[in-house]
Amino acid sequence: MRSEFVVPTDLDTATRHPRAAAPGEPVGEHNPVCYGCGSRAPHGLNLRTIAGDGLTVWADMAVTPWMEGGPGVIHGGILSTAFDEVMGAIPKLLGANAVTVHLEIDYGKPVSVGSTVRLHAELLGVQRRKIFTKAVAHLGDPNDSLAIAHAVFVTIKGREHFSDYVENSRAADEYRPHFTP
Ligand SMILES: CCCCCCCCCC(=O)SCCNC(=O)CCNC(=O)[C@H](O)C(C)(C)COP(=O)(O)OP(=O)(O)OC[C@H]1O[C@@H](n2cnc3c(N)ncnc32)[C@H](O)[C@@H]1OP(=O)(O)O
Repeated sequence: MRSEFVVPTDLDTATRHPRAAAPGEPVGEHNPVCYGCGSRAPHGLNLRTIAGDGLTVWADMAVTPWMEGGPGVIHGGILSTAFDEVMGAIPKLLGANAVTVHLEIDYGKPVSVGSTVRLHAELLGVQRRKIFTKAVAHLGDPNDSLAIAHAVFVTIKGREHFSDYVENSRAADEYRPHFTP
């Protein structure tokens, strides 16, 4: 499948954080009301991302009728959200808080409503605060991809980054004590 994303040739390697989820364990939601991974997001994707070997993660997503874009196939924006979420678990394996600054998707084949898509993401490398990731969506054979994604995440200080917004969260009551100086 074709992708024109240019991966820098001078990326550094990184190591798994000692307290990161072990292979086979869920990486865990970063926010209980997150649209992508939150267990308390009734209209969300409720993705459960699992740590893989090395610096990889994966998640399965059942493509349900409400995800439809073209007749009988998934909306590209939903797939893009799922990619963002799954690749967003990679910084957690590094023990970092990070947000997406760049997300690029190459769609190779339509994805049928009723199918279950596996999203598999890996670390490509790091460069200062930037974390480069790649992910593939497939139906069981990673070499037969439906879509490929690349994303760049940048590490942040969580409290500083979200302090102006946390009162807008549906979970503001739970966050407030952690944001009070
Ligand atoms: C607590 C964990 C929470 C996890 C949430 C995960 C949720 C799922 C993922 C998401 O959807 S996150 C939501 C969407 N993303 C955002 O809202 C991020 C909005 N962007 C920002 O707030 C700022 O750009 C950010 C704080 C991330 C960075 O601004 P800074 O002023 O701190 O850093 P700077 O602009 O100097 O950029 C740092 C590096 O990133 C690079 N960079 C910035 N934007 C880029 C871009 N668009 N593409 C590639 N590189 C980029 C920038 O060139 C630089 O590289 P170098 O080290 O090489 O100089």
